[in-house]
Amino acid sequence: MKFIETQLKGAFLIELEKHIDERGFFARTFCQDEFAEHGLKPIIAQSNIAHNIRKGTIRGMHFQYPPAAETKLVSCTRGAIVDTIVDLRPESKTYLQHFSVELTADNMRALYVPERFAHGYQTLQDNTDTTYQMGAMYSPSLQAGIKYDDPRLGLVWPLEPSVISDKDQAYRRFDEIETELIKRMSHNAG
Ligand SMILES: Cc1cn([C@H]2C[C@H](O)[C@@H](COP(=O)(O)OP(=O)(O)O[C@H]3O[C@@H](C)C(=O)[C@@H](O)[C@H]3O)O2)c(=O)[nH]c1=O
Repeated sequence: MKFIETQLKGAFLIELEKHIDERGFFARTFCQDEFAEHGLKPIIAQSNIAHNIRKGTIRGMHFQYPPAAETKLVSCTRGAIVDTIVDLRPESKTYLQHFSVELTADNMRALYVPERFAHGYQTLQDNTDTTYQMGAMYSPSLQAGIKYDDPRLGLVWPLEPSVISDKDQAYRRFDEIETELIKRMSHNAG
């Protein structure tokens, strides 16, 4: 695996190192030791798949508050997405900055999302599947989100949004939750 750190400290783009032969290739997609060596949390508590019927679908921007703050290792196994993360660590030099990358079934790249980041994506094709491994358990009572088009985040979505869940549409503006978020996301919270 090739670990490429993004401009958001601790968030990594992971590329495959392919062992190619006449059958095709073999590549590792997760390794406890390599993750730990690069400072990534080497734990998979849950692994999930999401199927998206329509191009333009947006899911996000989601996170869990401590003590259920979760890492995510996101990849796209069918179709293509633009994956986006936002740094919500109040003590971070890049607080509120975002990073976006295209993950596709063809490029097989994965994005490692640290704890205390918001995460979301938009599908670029019909019938797109994402799979992601979480470093902590799903915790509905600590799950929260920010509206995908909140001006404070300044996210640019490549396509006109086509499908968004009622839950994601209903998330409050960042300005309304920032005080609470800073308190609950501070390094020693939880
Ligand atoms: C995320 C999740 C959902 N669910 C259930 C709750 C609900 O009935 C149904 C759909 O849930 P949601 O609408 O929250 O699914 P979705 O909008 O796909 O949520 C996901 O979005 C992306 C962007 C992420 O970053 C993920 O961590 C996760 O928050 O699945 C679980 O049982 N376990 C889980 O881990």
